[in-house]
Amino acid sequence: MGRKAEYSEKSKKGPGRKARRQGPPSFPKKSFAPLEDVDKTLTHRQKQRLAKHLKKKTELKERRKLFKEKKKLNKKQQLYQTDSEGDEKTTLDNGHSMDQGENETIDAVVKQKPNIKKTKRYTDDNRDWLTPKQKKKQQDAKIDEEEDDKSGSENEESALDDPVSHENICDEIAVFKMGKLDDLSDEENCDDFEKSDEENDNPDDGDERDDLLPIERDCKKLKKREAELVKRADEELQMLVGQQDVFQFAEDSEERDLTLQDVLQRIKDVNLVLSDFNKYRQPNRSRSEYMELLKNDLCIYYSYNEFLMSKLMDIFPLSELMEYLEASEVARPLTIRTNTLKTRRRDLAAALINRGVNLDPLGKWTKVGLVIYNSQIPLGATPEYLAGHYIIQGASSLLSVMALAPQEGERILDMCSAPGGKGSHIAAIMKNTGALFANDANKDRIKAVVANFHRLGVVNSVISCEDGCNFRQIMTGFDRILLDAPCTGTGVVSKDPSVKSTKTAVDVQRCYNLQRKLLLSAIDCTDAKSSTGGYIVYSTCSILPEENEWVIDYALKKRNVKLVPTGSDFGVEGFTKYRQYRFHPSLNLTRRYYPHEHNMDGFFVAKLKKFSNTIPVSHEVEKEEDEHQLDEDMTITVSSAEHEEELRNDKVNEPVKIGKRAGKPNLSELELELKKKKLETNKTKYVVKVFEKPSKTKRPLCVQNTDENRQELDKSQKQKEKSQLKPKVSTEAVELMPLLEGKSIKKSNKLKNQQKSKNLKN
Ligand SMILES: C[S@@+](CC[C@H](N)C(=O)[O-])C[C@H]1O[C@@H](n2cnc3c(N)ncnc32)[C@H](O)[C@@H]1O
Repeated sequence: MGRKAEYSEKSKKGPGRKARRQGPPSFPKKSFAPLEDVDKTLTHRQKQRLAKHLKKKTELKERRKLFKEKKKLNKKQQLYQTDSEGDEKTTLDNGHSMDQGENETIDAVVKQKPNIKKTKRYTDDNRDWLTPKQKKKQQDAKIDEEEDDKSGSENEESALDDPVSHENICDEIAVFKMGKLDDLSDEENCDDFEKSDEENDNPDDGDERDDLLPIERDCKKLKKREAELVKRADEELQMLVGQQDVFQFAEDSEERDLTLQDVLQRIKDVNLVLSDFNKYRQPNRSRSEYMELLKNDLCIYYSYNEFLMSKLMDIFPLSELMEYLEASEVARPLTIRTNTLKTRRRDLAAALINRGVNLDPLGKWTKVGLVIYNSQIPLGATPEYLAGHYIIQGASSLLSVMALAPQEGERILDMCSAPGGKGSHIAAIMKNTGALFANDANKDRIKAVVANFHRLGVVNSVISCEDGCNFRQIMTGFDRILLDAPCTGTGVVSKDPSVKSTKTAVDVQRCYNLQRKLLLSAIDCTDAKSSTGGYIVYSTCSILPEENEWVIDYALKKRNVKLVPTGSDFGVEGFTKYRQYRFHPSLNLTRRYYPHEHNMDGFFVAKLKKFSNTIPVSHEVEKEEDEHQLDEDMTITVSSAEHEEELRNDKVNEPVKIGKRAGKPNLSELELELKKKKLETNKTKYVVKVFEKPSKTKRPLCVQNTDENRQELDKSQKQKEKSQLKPKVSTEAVELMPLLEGKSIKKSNKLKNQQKSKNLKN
């Protein structure tokens, strides 16, 4: 179609006007012309300086030449030494061979340079010449000293003039200034190590060494030196420890005048003893005595109560425990989360930097976190904060939402939502689509959820204030559920130091019960058939296994769920073994985060996948019992004083009972007595009962594993078994029993009421 253009014949165009070569510039005035052709009229002083400069230049050249020649000569001498002595070429006076040419150069050097001493060759008279370099150096130094004494200040001047000696001085200065770097190439200093290198090195290493670059060789040398130094330091430490007095238990009188410094020293000492117990122990003292002492000291020094400290000692090995305790004394870095519903992290960072905030991205694992190093303005009052561009949130808080991995358009429940940090993160990932149900049982705290959601622009949420344990009766069929459970907060002691001294076994037990109930409820609310989800994420800011692995292990037994990876590529695996207990092996898929390892609050995350909506049949009967049990456990955590008060009120005021409680009979004194007794027994029972054995273990739980305790518990167990075989209950108690036991109460109420009405009639 059409004509074809023929480009090949096109003639080449010549250079354009601008590309043509131009001639040299012509200067209209003489003053602009280059100075080359102009006769320089130098002043007398300038001429003198020029002459001096030229003279120096030539001198320097000559000296350099001389130095090079000398170097060459030295090299050849070294080569010559390694060669066989029988090689005869030109023999010098001292019997060593050398080329004629070289001889001449030596002579030339010697003639030209009177300062350089004529090198003595090896004879039997001067065999010290071959002594190790160190000795040689010392000898040289001696000779130098003597010569220095003789020549005094004259030599100093000549040394400065002499390029060789000048360079030597420069070298020495360099050695002084940069000890470490120069050590690398300072062969004399390396002698010892080189020797050991040679001894240790395989013969094959020779080839490898040849292949290495000088810097690599130096690096290798340095590493070996370091290893050697560490070894020596260890040996020295061992020696010192050996010489030092081994720690002895203090007398009572000494105990009273202890300062905090003494306590710290004792902690260190006891740690040392425990690190090699057989070596450093006092023969009459057992390990448990040392452990007890250490626990008490740690409690004093770090202000923990004994209960929590013994829990921590169960979780961490000693060296790690010290790191954990130290890290927990320091506040974690302040972190914020970008609200991607309103801005991007880059823009937020730029805006905050403009306001004088010093920040950085939190880590590679998050795209929304920023860590704040320092800020000239309060971060809770910046225009960006008020506009909802970010929320102040701990780094660990991001982990549970990331594990949940919410999807757009899903139906998600945040069961314990207040104050809404994680909930708003979920909404942001969902991009305000689908439906987010944010629930919390605490009326006051729920206000914070409302406020935060408003500020952050969350619009896909329904906020409710219900007990999470009953949520399955309100709504089910969620694609995903986050259960950030209420806990003792043992992972956030740096934020709330009161945790260290206030948390007790009762608190742990209360949390454990609630957590189990909430988790079962969360599982029941999840739809196993969800096309996108069917996941439950359980998290706490506690590091106690009772609130974490124990709870998950319980859920694995009670519902059709399995553990799946959380998706986090860091964090420590959850426990599958803890003291004498064994958990489901898949608990290694859960993740623990520690302040001393991850520089964030102590945290636990587990992700469960629900694979069936049915509740296991074998567990159906147990379920009711179980929940009844959990309810009972919950009640006994109320203090006995409160109960006594309650009982008294029951008796005196006899309040009108409504709802479930209506129709409950009034209690006689005997009944009260019995109830009290039951409460008492329950009080001791909970410890054993609640932390039920996760697997086939016979030891009682949550009781100090001492011999005394074991014996006592064995006894009580035997008694229990006996009493089960032959129940010894008084007749009154038999009568009253139905009153105090669950379902039969109704029947007994009827009987009682009938009796009452009879009495009234009479
Ligand atoms: C660890 S906080 C949750 C923090 C929240 N997920 C966040 O990131 O902002 C635990 C919450 O559980 C709530 N809670 C306690 N018992 C509850 C229950 N039975 N049902 C629902 N929420 C409960 C507490 O009020 C508390 O706000």
